[in-house]
Amino acid sequence: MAEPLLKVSGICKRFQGVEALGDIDIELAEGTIHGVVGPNGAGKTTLLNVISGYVAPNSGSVTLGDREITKLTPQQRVPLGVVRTFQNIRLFGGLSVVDNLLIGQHSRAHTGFFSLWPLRTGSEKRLRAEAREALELFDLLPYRKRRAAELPYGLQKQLEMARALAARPRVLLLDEPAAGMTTDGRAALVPRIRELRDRGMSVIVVEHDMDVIAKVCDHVTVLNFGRKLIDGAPAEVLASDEVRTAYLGT
Ligand SMILES: Nc1ncnc2c1ncn2[C@@H]1O[C@H](COP(=O)(O)OP(=O)(O)OP(=O)(O)O)[C@@H](O)[C@H]1O
Repeated sequence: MAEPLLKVSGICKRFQGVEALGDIDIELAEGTIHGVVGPNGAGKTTLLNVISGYVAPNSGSVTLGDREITKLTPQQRVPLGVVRTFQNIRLFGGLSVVDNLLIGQHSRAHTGFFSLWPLRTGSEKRLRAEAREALELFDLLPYRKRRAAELPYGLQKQLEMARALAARPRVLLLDEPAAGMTTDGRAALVPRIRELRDRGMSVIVVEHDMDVIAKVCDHVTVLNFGRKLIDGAPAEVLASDEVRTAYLGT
């Protein structure tokens, strides 16, 4: 089997005596979508925080390709291709939709934000073209000049994903992309996440909506009380007795 693109090995994280993660191993194969599910407090967001660098683990390692990134800051991980969205949207509300995207690209390109204007060079034009492509994928082109804060919640979530996409990640981490979305928004999410994979991205998605998980994921890991309960193909994992017990207590 090919080496995984991202490898999480033996991660432990405690918060004041609470074991949020205990000895977690996860392997993300290149070009796949890996779901992480589990009841509230299972450790899912902490895992994304460890992979993206917002939380330092007590032990264990995170490796991207052949490079260990465990001790890098989030800002150092973005140019390497590890990009995330947040459970609570983090946009620049006062800036336009398109400017939010250009900031996402800047975080990758390590250029000054305002150096993107005016469009002088080929690379600046390319960034604009990539931003447009991300807006198109998320149906945001008609809103490109609107202030991000004026968009309804569902579109703000789409903008967060478009911004992450514009940073051209190798590994995209999505924290509850369906939360707070309408039924239509959730339905639209499924082909969009697949499209990200089809464009060569590898995705880890934390999500409570099992329908979304079953439809998009190639592989699913279930966490419970900070431990890995089971992992495997979505159909078998979601139908397993362990998962029923963890969720329903039956
Ligand atoms: N910064 C923190 N300080 C203290 N405890 C924390 C902190 N972050 C997480 N925890 C605790 O770690 C455990 C795992 O939390 P985490 O948010 O990772 O779970 P989760 O699976 O993402 O939950 P949810 O589905 O509700 O978002 C919980 O007991 C939580 O209270």
